[in-house]
Amino acid sequence: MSLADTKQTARRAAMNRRKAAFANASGDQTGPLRTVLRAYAGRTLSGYAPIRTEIDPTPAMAAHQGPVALPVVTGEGQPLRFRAWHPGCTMVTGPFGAAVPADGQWLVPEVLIVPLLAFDRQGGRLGYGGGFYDRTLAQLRQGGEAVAIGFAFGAQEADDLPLEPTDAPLDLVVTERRVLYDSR
Ligand SMILES: Nc1nc2c(c(=O)[nH]1)N(C=O)[C@@H](CNc1ccc(C(=O)N[C@@H](CCC(=O)O)C(=O)O)cc1)CN2
Ligand SMILES: Nc1ncnc2c1ncn2[C@@H]1O[C@H](COP(=O)(O)OP(=O)(O)OP(=O)(O)O)[C@@H](O)[C@H]1O
Repeated sequence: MSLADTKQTARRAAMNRRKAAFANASGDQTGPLRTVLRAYAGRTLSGYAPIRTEIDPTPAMAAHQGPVALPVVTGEGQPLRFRAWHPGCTMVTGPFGAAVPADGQWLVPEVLIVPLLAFDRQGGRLGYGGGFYDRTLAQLRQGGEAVAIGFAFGAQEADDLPLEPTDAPLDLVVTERRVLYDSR
């Protein structure tokens, strides 16, 4: 099997585990994430508007002391851009179905809450296959520091993730229960 096929198989398995975890979850899942983010008060934070069965980071975004932004896809093969967000701001549906702010300032995040399908305890991450976060983290890290916090249900852990050199590593992995990986 090619690496691309192996990744697809891993994505499908992770999607099913995430779906089950989502169905069993209720209420605010961001306790440990908020604890981590307190160290970054004043820094520009990127979150995400959850789609399908992604764990919801919104309460942590709303609690953040400092600018918050959401990712915007500007084109295939392009890094993400980030638009200022605040609770209740006007949103539109972006490409791939995630909500994005209708207007507002473009920001460069210093800390990112990164959505994912599967993670490992070494900071490995499997996304949807667009390479958006890989490109974005590579670009941000070229320009300085960017802290990538993978946020997921514990059930999304995998211990044999198919990874390639362009897969940008996570600096931390945080679940609904605890910090599972921290390279800082
Ligand atoms: N909430 C959220 N917002 C996000 C992302 C994300 O993963 N989650 N993105 C992260 O990049 C960007 C949007 N990119 C996306 C790229 C593909 C798909 C997607 O749904 N892909 C299909 C095909 C996947 C496959 O066949 O492997 C799918 O999952 O059905 C979703 C978002 C920016 N915003
Ligand atoms: N820094 C980069 N520069 C150019 N191409 C890249 C870069 N990172 C990833 N890619 C390409 O993007 C494509 C998708 O990558 P991959 O399968 O790793 O996506 P993913 O990590 O699952 O998705 P995402 O990051 O959007 O959640 C691959 O063809 C990969 O080579």
